[in-house]
Amino acid sequence: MRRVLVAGNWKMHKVPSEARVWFAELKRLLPPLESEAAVLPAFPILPAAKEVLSGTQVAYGAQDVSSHREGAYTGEVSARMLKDLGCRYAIVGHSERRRYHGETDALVAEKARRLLEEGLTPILCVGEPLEVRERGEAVPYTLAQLGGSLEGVSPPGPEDLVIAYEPVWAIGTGRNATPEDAEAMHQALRQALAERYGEGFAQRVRILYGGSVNPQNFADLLSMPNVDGGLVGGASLELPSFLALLRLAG
Ligand SMILES: O=C[C@H](O)COP(=O)(O)O
Repeated sequence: MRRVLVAGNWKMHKVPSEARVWFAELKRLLPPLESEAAVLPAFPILPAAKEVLSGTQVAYGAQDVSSHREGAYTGEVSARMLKDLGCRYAIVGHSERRRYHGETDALVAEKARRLLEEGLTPILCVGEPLEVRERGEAVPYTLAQLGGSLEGVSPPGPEDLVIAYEPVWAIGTGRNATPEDAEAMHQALRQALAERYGEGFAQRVRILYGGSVNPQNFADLLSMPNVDGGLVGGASLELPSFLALLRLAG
């Protein structure tokens, strides 16, 4: 019912020439997939993604987008530019953007709206820092973040939005959430989505888990009924581990 998505967030790794070789190798080695694969490289790599991955089973997208549509906004990249480059997805609200660039829920919602206006699918990230989990407040904290980040966001259908639960303490640490903790959070997120968009929508929207996903832990995470794939950082950079994740996703 919900097609598993394995999305590789490359963050600020690889240069365009390295990425071009990687994409060509991926194309050569890609097994037939029932799940969906996507790569999310840095902006300067997107033209290479378009050139090599267009027409393949592998979607691609960006890690961020401007909240502005067009104009005198030095350094910004618009949703329309991403659309022109053939992107299907863009991440919004990654914890690294929230933390290092002061992005608020309101700004994240604005960015999600810009993407939807251009027919792109936001991969909207939420998740709690360690001290919040230790206080036992992970669920209300993350649900509040979800609510604020979806303010005024009206996806036409459930395929037009992806949520990623990424506990901050699990990102790049080698310490992933247990499948049970991830499942409990995903259930709570789906319930909140049902309240906002209706039960039918919530049952079809994909909720990814992110945070130290690797080929050793992915199958257990995926076995949870409400975990619909992974937003993968480190383990998406090397082709063998990305391919291993795709094989586990089926
Ligand atoms: O967007 C991806 C996440 O931040 C996870 O990164 P990681 O797999 O390196 O922990």
